[in-house]
Amino acid sequence: MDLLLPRSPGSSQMVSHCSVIQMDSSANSVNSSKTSLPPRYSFGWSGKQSKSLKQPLIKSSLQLRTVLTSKTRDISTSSLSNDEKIGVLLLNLGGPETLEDVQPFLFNLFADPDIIRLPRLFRFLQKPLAQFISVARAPKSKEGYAAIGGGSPLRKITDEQAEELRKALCEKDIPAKVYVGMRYWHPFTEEAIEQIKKDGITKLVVLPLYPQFSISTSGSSLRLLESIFREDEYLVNMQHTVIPSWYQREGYIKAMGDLIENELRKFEQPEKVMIFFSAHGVPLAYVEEAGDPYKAEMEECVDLIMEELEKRRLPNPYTLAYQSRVGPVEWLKPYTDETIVELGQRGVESLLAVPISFVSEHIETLEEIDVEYKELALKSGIQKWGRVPALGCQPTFISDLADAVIESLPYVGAMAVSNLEARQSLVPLGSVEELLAVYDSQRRELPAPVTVWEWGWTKSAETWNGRAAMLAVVVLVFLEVTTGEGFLHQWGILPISR
Ligand SMILES: C=CC1=C(C)c2cc3[nH]c(cc4nc(cc5[nH]c(cc1n2)c(C)c5CCC(=O)O)C(CCC(=O)O)=C4C)c(C)c3C=C
Ligand SMILES: [Fe+2]
Repeated sequence: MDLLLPRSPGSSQMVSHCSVIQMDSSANSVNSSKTSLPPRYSFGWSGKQSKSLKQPLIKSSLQLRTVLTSKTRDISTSSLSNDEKIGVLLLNLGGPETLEDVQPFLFNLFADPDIIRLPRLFRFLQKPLAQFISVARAPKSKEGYAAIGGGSPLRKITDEQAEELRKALCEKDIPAKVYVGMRYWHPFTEEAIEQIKKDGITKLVVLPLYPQFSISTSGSSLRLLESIFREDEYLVNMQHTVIPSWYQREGYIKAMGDLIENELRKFEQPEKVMIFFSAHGVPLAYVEEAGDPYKAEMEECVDLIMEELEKRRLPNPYTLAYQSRVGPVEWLKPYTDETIVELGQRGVESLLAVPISFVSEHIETLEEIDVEYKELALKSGIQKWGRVPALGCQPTFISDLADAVIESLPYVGAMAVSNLEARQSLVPLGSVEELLAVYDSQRRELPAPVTVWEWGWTKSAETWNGRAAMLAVVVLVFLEVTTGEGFLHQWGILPISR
């Protein structure tokens, strides 16, 4: 994809079922020159800065917000003409709709190199390994999905969010079509893109439905989108912009504050409740070696929510932990299960769990938190347990997403990085290609966890033994998959082909 420059402006009128918008080209102050990415953006990338460095930047962004919202509204409408059609593409993970979908869904997930990161030399083993892990994990995952009604609610909730977002945009005089593109299940991103092309969308805002950026979520979806864009003539010429993360937006923080306050009020003594933020984990190496900004963004997000609660005179104690780890490597700590046990031992009596990485109910809220962690908490001595619902279609949240889209419109097709407003915008912006370019330039290949060999029962020995074992498993699985014979077939793990 090339850098897409703004179209030459012209005064025009756009008619839709929502409203009629008058457009004044003179308001277009977008500077299209390409320099570097906005500081907010590269700042978020490093994932290694201290909190004290980050706070002032966020605060200044928040202060700027009112000015920006009114100004960007003028700019957004000014760059549209009557043949412009705005689309918003919501990116999400996707989930199996039936129990039969579970294994193929898991295959898609584990076949993603942003989820299972093999050294370059072993990339050809990605699919056999994904087949092996998905088959091995499917029974456990199926149990979870069976417990929440036989499938993931993600598609239904995301469709509802898309419809509410469309309505909110409409009410704010921005007629737009809103599409859902899932990474690992239907409707796949490719399906959404086909529809976008059929509908003749000319300006696209890409909005991952993850508040915080991670290589494994928004990063993976954007990488896929980039490859789709690169190969398609229509898409190469379609102007677009990306909102890579939006956890710092005032509306989102307020919406989270509302949900938490509501649940706190249900306790007999709300002031004594420990607020327990439970974020989805990622392997530690993503953050420490590959520069995933996820942990830094998560910590800032929690700080902002707590500031909001303090403003409401709810200065409760709080903690942040990471859940849902998969596989043998170390993930972000502290782990949710261990923290719950520790809090019980420390005499905490009331706990309010807040899922924080995701804006819909899903298997990890409905099963892992509501069933497994609740049971663990009660066993560990915690007497009162509550859980904040996921945002879903909460009106303040949806309205804020609509504002994020509107604020991003002036930058569709124009990075505007030298523009002061864009630099300090609450919504860090860029095109898919540019965002990934920065991401890749700062991301190093994951190094081997241990580089120097040590003799004895050491970490390096464990690592290399583990790798040798993994390689052996991969080779065996590869032979099984290609020949259709072997121990996995004999044990019934892989179906025998007839
Ligand atoms: C193995 C690596 C995984 C990483 C890294 C990871 C990151 C990550 N995931 C979410 C959000 C969700 N993940 C969901 C399901 C899910 N995720 C993994 C693995 C990794 N996730 C697996 C194996 C599964 C399947 C379920 C299971 O077997 O446990 C879902 C649920 C979708 C649903 O159907 O309801 C969500 C949501 C985030 C936010 C994240 C990193 C920040
Ligand atoms: Fe996950």
